[in-house]
Amino acid sequence: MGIIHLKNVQVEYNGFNTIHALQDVSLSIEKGEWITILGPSGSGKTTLLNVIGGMERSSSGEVEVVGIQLDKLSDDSLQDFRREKIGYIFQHYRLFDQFTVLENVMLPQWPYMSKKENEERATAMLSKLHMSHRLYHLPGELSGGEKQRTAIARAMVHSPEILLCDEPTGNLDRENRDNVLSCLEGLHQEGMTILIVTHDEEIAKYGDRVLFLRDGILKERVEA
Ligand SMILES: Nc1ncnc2c1ncn2[C@@H]1O[C@H](COP(=O)(O)OP(=O)(O)OP(=O)(O)O)[C@@H](O)[C@H]1O
Repeated sequence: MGIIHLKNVQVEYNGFNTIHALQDVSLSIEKGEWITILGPSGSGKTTLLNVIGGMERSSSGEVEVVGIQLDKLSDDSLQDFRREKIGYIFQHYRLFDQFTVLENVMLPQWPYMSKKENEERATAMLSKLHMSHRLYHLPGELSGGEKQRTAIARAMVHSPEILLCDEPTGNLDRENRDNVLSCLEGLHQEGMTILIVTHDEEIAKYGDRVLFLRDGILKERVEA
């Protein structure tokens, strides 16, 4: 059984019309794999990441991540799962503008780690991502690539089991994009399991396996 295992997962949003954001999605990902899921806007990419990361519950089907059946967890346990096991990076970085790079990376672990350990880990992770020269800068003073590397450091500082990336290079020019992808490659070589969702076909060149999402349906290839 893989580190991520989905069986017949459905997500429906019931509003004026029922939207089937994920339809009968089954997926197995091994520990240490880098999977890229390509899909156009509205195809269900964020929904899929949110279900795997415990940010959202499926309407039906089985979701098992790092051996934990997420459908069976209480809200509190789901929150603990998310905090301990998952690293998540967003397209728009979501950094706090009033805090330095180092503080941004330390913030999520503030209540759960001693200040000393938190600072040591954050500094080490930022150094690994070639951000040592920017520890005391504010996000407004960074390039897009540096912002995303800060966000990666924040997602990795608690040593998650899986790194989930939602359009991680969406706002970046080629140079910054290659730079962020090579940071992800470094983490992958160390054994990190990485799942990227994107509409950017260039990213499919990286990683071990590409899957395609269309209208909430996951496929191994797309018909021409
Ligand atoms: N909370 C919600 N309530 C109702 N509908 C939703 C909700 N979240 C997402 N949807 C709908 O579900 C579908 C899938 O959305 P999702 O955000 O997963 O797509 P996406 O592929 O990530 O899109 P994008 O690339 O534009 O971010 C869309 O039709 C969207 O409008």
